Amino acid sequence: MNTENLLECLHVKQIVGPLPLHIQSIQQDSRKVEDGSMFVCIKGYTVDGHHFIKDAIDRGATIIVAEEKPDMDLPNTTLVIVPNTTKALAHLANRFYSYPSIDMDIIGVTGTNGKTSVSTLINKLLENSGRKTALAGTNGITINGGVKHTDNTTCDVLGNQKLLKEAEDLGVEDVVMEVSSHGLAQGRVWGIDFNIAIFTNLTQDHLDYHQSMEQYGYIKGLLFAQLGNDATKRKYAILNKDDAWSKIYENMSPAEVLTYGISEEADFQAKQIQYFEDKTLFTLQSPEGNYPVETRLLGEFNVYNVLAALSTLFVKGIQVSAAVNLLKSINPIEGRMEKVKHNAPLKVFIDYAHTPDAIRSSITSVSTFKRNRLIYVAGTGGDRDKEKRPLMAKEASTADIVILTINDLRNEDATSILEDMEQGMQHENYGMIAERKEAIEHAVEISEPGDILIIAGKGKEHYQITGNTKHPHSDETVVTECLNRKYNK
Ligand SMILES: CC(=O)N[C@H]1[C@@H](OP(=O)(O)OP(=O)(O)OC[C@H]2O[C@@H](n3ccc(=O)[nH]c3=O)[C@H](O)[C@@H]2O)O[C@H](CO)[C@@H](O)[C@@H]1O[C@H](C)C(=O)N[C@@H](C)C(=O)N[C@H](CCC(=O)O)C(=O)O
Ligand SMILES: Nc1ncnc2c1ncn2[C@@H]1O[C@H](COP(=O)(O)OP(=O)(O)OP(=O)(O)O)[C@@H](O)[C@H]1O
Repeated sequence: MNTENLLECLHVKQIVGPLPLHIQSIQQDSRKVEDGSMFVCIKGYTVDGHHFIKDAIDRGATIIVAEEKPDMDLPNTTLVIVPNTTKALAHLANRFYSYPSIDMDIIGVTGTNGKTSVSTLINKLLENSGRKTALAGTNGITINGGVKHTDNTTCDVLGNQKLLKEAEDLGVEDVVMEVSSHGLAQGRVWGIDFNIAIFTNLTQDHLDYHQSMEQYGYIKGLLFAQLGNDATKRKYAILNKDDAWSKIYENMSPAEVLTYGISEEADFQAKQIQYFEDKTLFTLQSPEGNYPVETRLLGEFNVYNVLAALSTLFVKGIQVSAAVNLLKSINPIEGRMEKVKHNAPLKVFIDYAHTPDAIRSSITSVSTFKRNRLIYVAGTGGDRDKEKRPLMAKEASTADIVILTINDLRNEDATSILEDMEQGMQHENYGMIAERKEAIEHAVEISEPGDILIIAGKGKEHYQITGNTKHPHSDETVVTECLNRKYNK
C-alpha cells in the first residue's frame, strides 16, 4: 500500500528519513516481519516492542512506528514517531485493510461466561437462516467452511482487521466475535464498527489482570460505548436484565437497548421453564408475542444464552417464530455441558466451567434429573486469578463427590494451586489429584450406575499447557477410554 496515503490516518509527531513508496504488510511482532514490512512497536504486558526494532530491521522492515527515537542507527529504515503506538496500530490496520467492518454486520459478545456459547449459537442460527457468516472466538476463526486456530479468544488488532478483510472479500454478511475483557482493555477491537453488542453476565474472574470487579465491569462496558454515536446506522445493545451491570452498560451506550432474562421483566423473557436431560422447554415472551421454545441445550444458563441469541436474530429482522423454529435443530455447543456418547449406565458431561459462577451453573443444570450421586471434577489453571480458586471449590462442593485437579499448570506449582482450591471445600468428600488424566480415571473408577459425572474446566480443548508447552490431551478421549475399561468389559 502507498505509505503516504496510509499515514494520513495518523497524528505523526516526526518522520526521520525518506518514506518508502509502498509497504507490503504491517506487523506488531518482529518475528513476523518480512521484506517491506512496517513494524509497529507496542508496549506490551510482558515486554516492550521497542526492544525488537533491530530484529525487525534485520528481517526487512522498511518503516518503524515508535513512540520514541531508539538509541541506535536505523540503516535503510524510516522512523515514524507517534504519541501512542497502540492507537496508531488500530488506525493503520483499519486503513491498510480498507475499513472492512463498515459494510458488514459485526456482532460482539462479551461477559464472563457464555461468550462462546452465545456467539456459536448466533452464528449457527444466522447460517441456518441463509446468511453468510464468520465466527471468531475461543474455538478459533470459522470462515468459509474451515476453522483456523487462534492464540486468543479475541485476536490482536491486526488479526481482527485481517480476518474482517478476508470475510468481506468472501462476501460474508455477518461476523460474530467474542470480545474478551483483555481484548477490550488492550484495544484489540479498536476501529471495529460493531452493530450489535451483547452482554451475557459479569461474575468473578480475571482479577489477576483487572484488580477489582469494578475495573473488570468497567472494561466490559467499553464494548457498549464502542457502539458509538453514528446515527446513520441502527445499532443495538442486547443486555441481560437479570444482571445488575446491564443498567450501567445501558447508560454507557448511545445505542438502542433490548433486554432478555428470566427473573426480571424483559423484552425477551423465558417463563414456565422445564429442564430435561436431553432438552429444555420454555415459553418465550417476545415483542412479537408468546412462543413455545424447545432446545437441545441444557440448563438454566443455556436458557439465558438462547434468549440472547433469539434477541439478536430479532434485531436482525428475522421473525421470532422463524428463529424459534431454527433453534430446534441446533446441537449442544461443543464442550459446554455436552453429553459424552457411550454405553455405560451413567451420564457423563464435558464442560468448560472455569469460574465459580460457571461451576454453579453446570451443577444446577443437572439438578432436575439427578437421581443418584453427582461426581464433579473441578480444575483451575496456573498463573491465573488465584482469588477465584477457593470460590470455585466452594461452588463445586454442592456436588456429592469432588475431585480437584489442574486445567493448565503453566509455570505454577501444582500443590499450591490445589491447596488454594482446597480452602473453599465445604465437605470432606473430595480428593486432590494434580494429574488431570488420573483425576478423570479416578472419577470413573469410583462411579456407580445411575451417577452423573461432570468433567469441568477444559471442554473440548485438545491440549494441556505445562510450562510454555502444549501437550496433547482430551478430557473426552480419556473419559471414554476409562468408561469402556470399567463398564464394557
Ligand atoms: C496478558 C495478555 O493479555 N497478553 C496478551 C498481550 O501480550 P503482551 O502484552 O504480553 O505482549 P508482549 O509479549 O509483552 O509483547 C509486546 C509486543 O512486543 C512484540 N514482540 C514480542 C517478542 C518479540 O520477539 N518480538 C516482538 O515484536 C509483540 O508482538 C507485542 O506486539 O498481547 C498479545 C497480542 O495481542 C496476546 O497474545 C497476549 O495474550 C496472552 C497470550 C494471554 O495469555 N492472554 C490471555 C490472558 C487473554 O488475553 N485471554 C483472553 C480470554 C480471557 C477469557 O475470557 O477467558 C483472550 O482474549 O484470549
Ligand atoms: N450464560 C451463562 N451463565 C453462566 N454460566 C454459563 C453461561 N454460559 C455458559 N456458562 C458456563 O460457562 C462455561 C463456559 O462457557 P462459554 O465457553 O460459552 O463461556 P466463555 O465466556 O466463552 O468462556 P471463555 O471466555 O473462558 O472462553 C460453560 O461450560 C458453562 O459451564
